[in-house]
Amino acid sequence: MAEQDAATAPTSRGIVAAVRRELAAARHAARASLAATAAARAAALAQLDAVRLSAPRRRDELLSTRDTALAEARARRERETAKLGRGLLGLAEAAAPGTAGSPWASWRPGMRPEPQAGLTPGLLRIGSLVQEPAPNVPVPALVPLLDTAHLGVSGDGAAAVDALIGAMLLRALASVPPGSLRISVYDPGRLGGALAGLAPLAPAGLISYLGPGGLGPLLDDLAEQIRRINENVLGGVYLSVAELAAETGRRPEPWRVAVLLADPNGAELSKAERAQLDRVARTGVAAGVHLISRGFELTADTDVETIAIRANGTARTSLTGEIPVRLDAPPGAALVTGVCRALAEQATAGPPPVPFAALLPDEIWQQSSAEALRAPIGEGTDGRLVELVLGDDPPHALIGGPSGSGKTNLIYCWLAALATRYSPGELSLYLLDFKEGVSFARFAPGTRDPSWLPQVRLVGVNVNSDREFGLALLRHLAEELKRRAAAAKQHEATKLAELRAEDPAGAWPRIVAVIDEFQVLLGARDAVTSEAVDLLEDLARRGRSQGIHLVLASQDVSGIEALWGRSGLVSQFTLRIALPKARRILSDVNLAAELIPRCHAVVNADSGVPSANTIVRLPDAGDRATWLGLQEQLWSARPEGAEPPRLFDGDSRPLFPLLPPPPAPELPAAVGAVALLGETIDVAGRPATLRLNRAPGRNLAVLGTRADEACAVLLAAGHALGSQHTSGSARFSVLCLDSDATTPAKSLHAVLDARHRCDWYDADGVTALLAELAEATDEQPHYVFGFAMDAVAAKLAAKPGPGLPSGHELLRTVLARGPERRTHLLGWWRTVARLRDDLGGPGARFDAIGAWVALDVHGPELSALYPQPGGPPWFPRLNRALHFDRAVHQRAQIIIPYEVAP
Ligand SMILES: Nc1ncnc2c1ncn2[C@@H]1O[C@H](COP(=O)(O)OP(=O)(O)OP(=O)(O)O)[C@@H](O)[C@H]1O
Repeated sequence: MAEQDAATAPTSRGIVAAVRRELAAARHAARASLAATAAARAAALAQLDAVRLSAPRRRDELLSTRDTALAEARARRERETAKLGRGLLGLAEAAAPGTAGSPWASWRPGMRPEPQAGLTPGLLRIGSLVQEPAPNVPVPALVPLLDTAHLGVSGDGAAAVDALIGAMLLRALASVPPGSLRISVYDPGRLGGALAGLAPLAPAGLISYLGPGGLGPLLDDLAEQIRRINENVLGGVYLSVAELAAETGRRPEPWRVAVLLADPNGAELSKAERAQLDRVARTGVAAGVHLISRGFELTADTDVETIAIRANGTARTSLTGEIPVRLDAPPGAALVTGVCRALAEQATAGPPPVPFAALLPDEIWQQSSAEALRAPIGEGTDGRLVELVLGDDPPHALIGGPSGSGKTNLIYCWLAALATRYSPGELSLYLLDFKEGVSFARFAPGTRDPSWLPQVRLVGVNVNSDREFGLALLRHLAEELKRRAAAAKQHEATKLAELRAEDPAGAWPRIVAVIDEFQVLLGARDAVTSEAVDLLEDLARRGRSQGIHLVLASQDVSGIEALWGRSGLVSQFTLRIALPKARRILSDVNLAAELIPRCHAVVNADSGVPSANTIVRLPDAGDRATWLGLQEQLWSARPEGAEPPRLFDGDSRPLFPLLPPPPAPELPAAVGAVALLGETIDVAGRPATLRLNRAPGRNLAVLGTRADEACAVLLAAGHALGSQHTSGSARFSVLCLDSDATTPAKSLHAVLDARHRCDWYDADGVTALLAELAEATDEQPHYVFGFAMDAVAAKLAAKPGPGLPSGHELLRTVLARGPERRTHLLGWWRTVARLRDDLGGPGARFDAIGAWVALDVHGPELSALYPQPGGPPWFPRLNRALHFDRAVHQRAQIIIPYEVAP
């Protein structure tokens, strides 16, 4: 090994060199590595320094990013929870709208809650959820009741339970239409004391309290109600009253809530009561019958909600489950009674009526009356408008109601609905009111308002003492009936619709004559009544086919009784409208009018048969401004040339009419001029006339002591005669024989003297004038107006001398002979006896007095001046006179002296 080593071993130098080389290389490498390491270290140090420098900023940045993210997340959470809270609140408000959910703090004792949900009741608030979805977002806790559930309420203290029940009932009452929730409280333990705060509802029939022994009958009654509702109301068509209400928009049955408060010391339920309670619980909700129980187990499957009150003022409800409810503090006693009182008042007053405007059509005068007149007058119990129809059937109407029951209001409603639907070409109205007052005057032009209702042809007000005016209206209608019947015959028409079809160019409006307090017309056993009844009977029977309809209204049963004797007449009035407490308007067995409240009427189009009753709630048509606005609208639309209605006001004197221009002079000469004496009582308001021709007796005696009216008659006659003669064609003389007559006599003299020869005489000149007239031979018309002729009786009686005629004799000559020479005396005597004295005393003949006007002179006193024995039937009354003209009258007629402007 050594030899081998010696042979092959390098030299040591070489080895060393090699080692050195190696070492050098190694050293070199080490140096290089060291340098590299140093460089790396320097770089690392530099990086470290850089990191050290930037670290705090970076950390801040990271922290800030984290904070921002956290803040965003928190804000998002708050937003989401607030949104959720708001959503929950909104849901709660929608589920318990208005008074069903509003906090007690917003309630006031006298408030009249507006039911928010109408026929769909909401849930009822009892408190708020303990767990708020977000801070300060309390969510109300609600429980269902009406149309949804029964309630079982339990708790340690009965008082807390009862307070909660009372609060829920108050909310329920206030959130549905007043009167539509009826409560029965079975409270054997406290005899009604538990819910005594609701007692103000009792007078309105909204709550009743039952004591011991009341449970059985109460449950029986509820069961019977449910049975009846199922059979008669739902009738197999609807599953529940709630469904019926939703589909028809009306709720024919109230909700019934029975509050059953068990008496802890009381007896258990009997078996029958238990069974009945179960039945009601099972079937009640669909019929709107609900139970609220404290202490009775309600065993219906799904319809029972429970509330368990805990001692700490919280409760657990079946609706909120595990989430506890913080109960509201109960409302104060004053609030409960105050609200109940207001609710009872509202319920008694009934629901607000349909507004007057609802009776009016969108566009006026769009209806044809050819077949009938149809017009709504109010709202029925189902909320729809109820129409009155006048046509072939029913043709006529009777309206009845005691004073103040709303007859006038009803007539206004009806007239408004008619007058806006039917144009004047389709409808004519004649309106007569026999009671004192001016109820129809608004339809005619007045001093304050020039408008009138264009369909109205006649308005009669204050007609109470002018029964003759009622008769005049009936006569007028009878004439129209005759005219229509003749036209119908000519066109072979049997009813108005046919006549209108056959004679389209003719004017055949339907006529409605309304006579308010018509019993006054039939109020005496006399010729007026018997003629009126005959005319009414004829009009009622034949008017139906000719479009003439009678509407008779009466506050007094006596008027109806007057008709009742004439069954044929009454049976034509098939449309009956009875206001509250109206008696015998419907029929003897129909007592519906006894039961309806104010502002309601029973409408019956089948002669009062009870099954045809419709109850109507009438709007208020009394607002004058509303009416005026409506009337002005119709008035502005009136046809061109439309005449205003004739207004007859029994309380005012008619004005002397505007006279036509004087006729040709030969006319008065040929047939005699015409004196006007006053206005006749008829529909046209024609003047009463006296033709002064050459016939014997063409003089006038005005009889009676009422100077003003007597002078008015002479003045009217003088004005009319003066205006008919051309200037110079007639002579006038005014005799003023009493100072009472001086003013009117002077005014007549002045008017006549302006156009004609008119001489003035006083007591001193009268005999001379009579002597002249008695001798006169010329034939110029001469009209002598004697004011208070009887005042100079002594003077006329005196004998001027032997062989000479006395003034009386001269007077008799003038009266007897004058007319044929065209001299006419129109004189005023204060009594018939004085006229008789002037004509020759007892046994004197009155032939020379062919016409007379009697004022305060009774009928029998006029017998000598009247063809029928006993004189005319006449009871003097103020501002009315009786006029008789032997030449033209069979009977005396009543006239109203004109108001003659000087
Ligand atoms: N439907 C109603 N709504 C509101 N107020 C009404 C209604 N009906 C009548 N009234 C009011 O009742 C009062 C009496 O009514 P109305 O004058 O119509 O009774 P009436 O029976 O005609 O009485 P009278 O015969 O004494 O005149 C009036 O003040 C009227 O405004």
